Amino acid sequence: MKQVCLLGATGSIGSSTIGVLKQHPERFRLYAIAANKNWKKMAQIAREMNVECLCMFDEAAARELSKELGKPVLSGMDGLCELASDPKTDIVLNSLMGSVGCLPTLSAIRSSKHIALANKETLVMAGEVIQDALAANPKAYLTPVDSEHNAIFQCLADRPKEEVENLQITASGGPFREWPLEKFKDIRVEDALNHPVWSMGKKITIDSASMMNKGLEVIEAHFLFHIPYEQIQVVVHPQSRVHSLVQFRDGSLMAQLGAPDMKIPIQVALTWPERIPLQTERLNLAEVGTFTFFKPDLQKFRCLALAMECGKKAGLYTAVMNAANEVLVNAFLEKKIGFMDIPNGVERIVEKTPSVSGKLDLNTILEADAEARRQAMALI
Ligand SMILES: NC(=O)C1=CN([C@@H]2O[C@H](COP(=O)(O)OP(=O)(O)OC[C@H]3O[C@@H](n4cnc5c(N)ncnc54)[C@H](OP(=O)(O)O)[C@@H]3O)[C@@H](O)[C@H]2O)C=CC1
Ligand SMILES: CC(=O)[C@@H](O)[C@H](O)COP(=O)(O)O
Ligand SMILES: [Mn+2]
Repeated sequence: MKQVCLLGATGSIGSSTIGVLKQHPERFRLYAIAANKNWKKMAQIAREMNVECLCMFDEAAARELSKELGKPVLSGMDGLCELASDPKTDIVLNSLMGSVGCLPTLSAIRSSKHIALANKETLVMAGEVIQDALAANPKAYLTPVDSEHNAIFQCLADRPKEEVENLQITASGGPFREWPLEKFKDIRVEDALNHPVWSMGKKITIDSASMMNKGLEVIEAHFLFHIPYEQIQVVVHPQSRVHSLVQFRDGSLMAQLGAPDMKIPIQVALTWPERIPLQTERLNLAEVGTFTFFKPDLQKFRCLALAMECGKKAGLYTAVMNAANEVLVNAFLEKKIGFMDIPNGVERIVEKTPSVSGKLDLNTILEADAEARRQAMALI
């Protein structure tokens, strides 16, 4: 029986994960859960799944949950990291939203856990630090949950990277794929939250609309698979049934396809290299009929272009970009800024990225993240 710690239990990936765990009670037990403020949903999950350990990032919410359940509840970043390193946990599924996921990922790696990682911001912020921590803790094992990376992971199936010509990450193109750029200034929050295929949390849905999500995913792929940026491509595929592809040097192009349901990559990330039954929709190719593929429009989706540039520049660029984007997306969701203020603001802040030499350490990254947030707040 594997004991699972689910960080971000109240979110979209959190619910899908619980859906997977419920299908395999003989294999997995939900041992620990964490979220930010939603203590009522946490109480419901804790009772239904008989969860032992709990953490609320928000201290007031932790007190409420503790009162409700009559047991101790951890809080803050220390609490998240303590949960992620609990000796009784076998697998940490990190589906926290945003850069708050970074330190708990490190804590899980340093405690030699199996980490199923949905929180892409961890790698965008501190990809090198995570790579080094994995190298230094060979018993730690990371499997990607993000659908594209999980697809690539399945296609690679542990083949050496020398055999890979390129990675092809598919993108839905979001709700504005066919909108002319002139109309982008009129984009409302409701329009941007209307993803054509996936039902997800608000932050990633806005990132999909700006195509920053695809930019974050290019950086995520670079750090996960140790593949240079020059060998990572983005291809727009509005049907989102081909979840990504690997071009091998012998001419074979391997793809992973499936219904757009995160339960599939979540289960693969939990059970790899085993494949066990999963009750979920099956992809019917004759029903889909036509698959289409296009090049992304980098003039229209400047966030994607910016992210690819930041990835290539390396250093603190991706951490600064990620922090600025998080603040600006939140401000857009709160209707304090317009949609185009996201790429405009990110670009301005990224231009001021301090240069660094040598290996990045975590403190330098955390300082750059905090400074980028201050600069982004000043733009709102
Ligand atoms: N949704 C999807 O289909 C996919 C998501 N991902 C990635 O997975 C991650 C989660 O996405 P998603 O599930 O959509 O997001 P949601 O917004 O639906 O859920 C986010 C979760 O994180 C918690 N959380 C947010 N801030 C904090 C904090 N400061 N401290 C502790 N917990 C916090 C929330 O708690 P609370 O409810 O209390 O606020 C909630 O449990 C993101 O990194 C996203 O990019 C990747 C691929 C697909
Ligand atoms: C489900 C998933 O992995 C998301 O990251 C999804 O890919 C977002 O869709 P976009 O392709 O529109 O960014
Ligand atoms: Mn994805």
